[in-house]
Amino acid sequence: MPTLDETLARIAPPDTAARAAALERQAQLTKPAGALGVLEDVSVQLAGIAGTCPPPAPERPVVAVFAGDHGVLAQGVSPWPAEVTLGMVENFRAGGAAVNVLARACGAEVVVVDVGVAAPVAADDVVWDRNVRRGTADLRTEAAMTRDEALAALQVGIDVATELVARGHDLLLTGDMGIGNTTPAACLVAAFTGADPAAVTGRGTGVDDATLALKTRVVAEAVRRLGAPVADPATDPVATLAAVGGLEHAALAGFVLGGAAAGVPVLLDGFIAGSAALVAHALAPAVTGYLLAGHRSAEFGHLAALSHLGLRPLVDLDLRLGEGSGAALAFPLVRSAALVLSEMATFDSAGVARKEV
Ligand SMILES: O=C(O)c1ccc[n+]([C@@H]2O[C@H](COP(=O)([O-])O)[C@@H](O)[C@H]2O)c1
Ligand SMILES: Cc1cc2nc[nH]c2cc1C
Repeated sequence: MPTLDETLARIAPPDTAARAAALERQAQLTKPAGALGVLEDVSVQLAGIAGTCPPPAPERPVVAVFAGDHGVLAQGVSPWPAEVTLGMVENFRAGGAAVNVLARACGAEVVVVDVGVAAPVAADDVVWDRNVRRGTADLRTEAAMTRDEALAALQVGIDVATELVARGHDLLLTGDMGIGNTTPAACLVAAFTGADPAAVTGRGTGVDDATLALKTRVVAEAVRRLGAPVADPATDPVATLAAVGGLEHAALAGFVLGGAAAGVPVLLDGFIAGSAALVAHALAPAVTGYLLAGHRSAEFGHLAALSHLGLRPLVDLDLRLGEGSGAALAFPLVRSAALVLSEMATFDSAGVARKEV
């Protein structure tokens, strides 16, 4: 498996000639220029990633759901108990969670990766045991994890992406499960975008006003603590990740990097995925060429992450679930974008008259 350094070195911007060819082809297709809107942009991006026009339409999508627990839950930042993380892992295994339904609907496989669940998890073909640590420490009072643990979790994500691409998957969808994980996600978004913690801390699974105020204070304190050891998150992204992130955030960052290094598009889910992508972007700015934002989460702060990354969400349905649900819903749009380039007739092939000039 490639190391982090090898992975970072392999991430090159997508192919400009294939992008240009896709733009040129879009102009020949039987529709007014730009009439397929964002779908056209996605098709151009897929051509650049594939290095060929038209790009192959993705046929074998897979959602990797990274699961972890969070010491900061002790602060009362979520109304749900940590056991729900393990309970949902079992639900994913049994095929009964929302992401299982949405993945079946779009023909995607689901794998679940225990990178940081607090309780032991049985491993099988669906649930992979890559546990680095049984939950993070409380990021309000100390670093969430050590640098070595953050690096190990990043490597888990790289390994999972590499393995799934080796198995023939041609589109990687991000998923996450971790009670409390919107708190580290808000910390990462605040740290990497410079946004005010109050502007990026949201209600997660649905906290009340008092809990939101507490959660915002926790995020603000954790981000303030970053000041001394890591003045600029962009100069040492791994230190920032270790201080205020989560194990699934770290693995997701590695997953994104691993997909990009393998030349495969990565379809991001919501707020947790966006926060992890900020870490990946700080490590390898060219990674954004491989990223598609599946949806805009209702979680406050997701847009700050997406605008920092220059990504436009494909779907906006007020979802705030995580698991990969928004990415799975967006998959048919991504596939359709590729098919448009390969299957639509051109004005010449269909004999349709062009616009008069
Ligand atoms: O990814 C999102 O956009 C998202 C927004 C809100 C909640 N979640 C999910 O809800 C859980 C975290 O919420 P919380 O309130 O416990 O921090 C975790 O399992 C996430 O997958 C996910
Ligand atoms: C039930 C439940 C399911 C979830 N899926 C993702 N995050 C979740 C949080 C809860 C609480």
